[in-house]
Amino acid sequence: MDLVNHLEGRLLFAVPKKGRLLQAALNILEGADIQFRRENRLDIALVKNLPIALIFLPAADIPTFVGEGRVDLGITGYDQVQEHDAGTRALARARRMSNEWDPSRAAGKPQGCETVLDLGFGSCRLQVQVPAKGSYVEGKDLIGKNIGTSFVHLAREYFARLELEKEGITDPAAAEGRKLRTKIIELSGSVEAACALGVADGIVDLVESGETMKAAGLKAIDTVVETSAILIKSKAPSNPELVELIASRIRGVITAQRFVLCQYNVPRAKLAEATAVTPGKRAATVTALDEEGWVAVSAMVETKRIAPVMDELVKVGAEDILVLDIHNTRSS
Ligand SMILES: Nc1ncnc2c1ncn2[C@@H]1O[C@H](COP(=O)(O)OP(=O)(O)OP(=O)(O)O)[C@@H](O)[C@H]1O
Ligand SMILES: O=P(O)(O)OC[C@H]1O[C@H](OP(=O)(O)OP(=O)(O)O)[C@H](O)[C@@H]1O
Repeated sequence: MDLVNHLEGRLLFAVPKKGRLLQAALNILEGADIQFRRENRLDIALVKNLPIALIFLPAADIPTFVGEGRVDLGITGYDQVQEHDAGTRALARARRMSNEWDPSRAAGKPQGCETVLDLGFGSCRLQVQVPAKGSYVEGKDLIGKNIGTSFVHLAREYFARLELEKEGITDPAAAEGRKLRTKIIELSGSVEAACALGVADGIVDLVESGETMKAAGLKAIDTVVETSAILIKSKAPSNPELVELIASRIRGVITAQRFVLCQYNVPRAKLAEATAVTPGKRAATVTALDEEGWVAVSAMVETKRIAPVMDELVKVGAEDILVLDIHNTRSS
């Protein structure tokens, strides 16, 4: 089937085609009941139960497709959106410098993407890293040096800011035309090897566990961006109601993943103490028990806090404590 000719009337939703965000993104789609079958090697999949087509793209390209309004929704890293936006600013600056016409200012579809919600996975930091045994201790020590990175626009903005600070330049007009002294070297992967191989004095790269950086003999000296996966939408989506429906479903999946349902019985005399431990999202649900003087409580608790919460409940005198996974949820 020629899928490209079946996109008419469908909301286009970009999903990372590989890498760290792929599996978690697919889990979100499944939780939101977005049903599809992706044919081998095809980057487009039609959703069976909704007028949506999924477009599988590199995470780094998704902000471009969504920002230009070619695709309505996307899942990617906040770092990728920031890098794309920094690239757009650089292009606009270059055009201003050469007095060239800037198409993004032309009337028509509004450009750029908007963050709909944080998806709560893919958390890491874009950091400035240097040899652990070297003499660099802060970002400005790298001014004028060679920097290896895949995030060239963010790295340029970071060092441009440091250079302006160092030189005491505050006039925006003087800043605009200034040439960067620091040399930004674009690398597409294995950036951590650049220092050891003499290509760079420092790097700007993502750090999650810190294992890669440690193994490469590097240490972080500054953070450029804290990132996690986000849902983004175009500023002019083709079907805003469907965008809102999908966002609401995904919000429900995320909330369900973040919380568990905690149920327990507690003497009525201890109810206030117990609900102080489990106040719930809005309020705890309290129901009478057949047994005189006891009540049953159920409340949503953040998954990462559940162990200490259970410890506290036992201390308060709660009994029969149960913790249940939440499959899905919908709330405002
Ligand atoms: N440890 C990590 N390293 C890199 N990216 C991470 C990490 N953890 C989460 N991410 C997120 O995943 C996004 C995509 O990174 P990933 O390297 O998996 O993409 P990719 O499409 O396979 O790119 P590449 O081919 O350049 O490696 C990052 O921009 C970031 O938001
Ligand atoms: O802090 P950590 O948990 O060790 O993760 C960070 C590493 O993971 C990423 O590389 P990736 O494995 O995606 O390969 P790449 O270097 O080819 O981009 C990133 O660029 C770091 O090198």
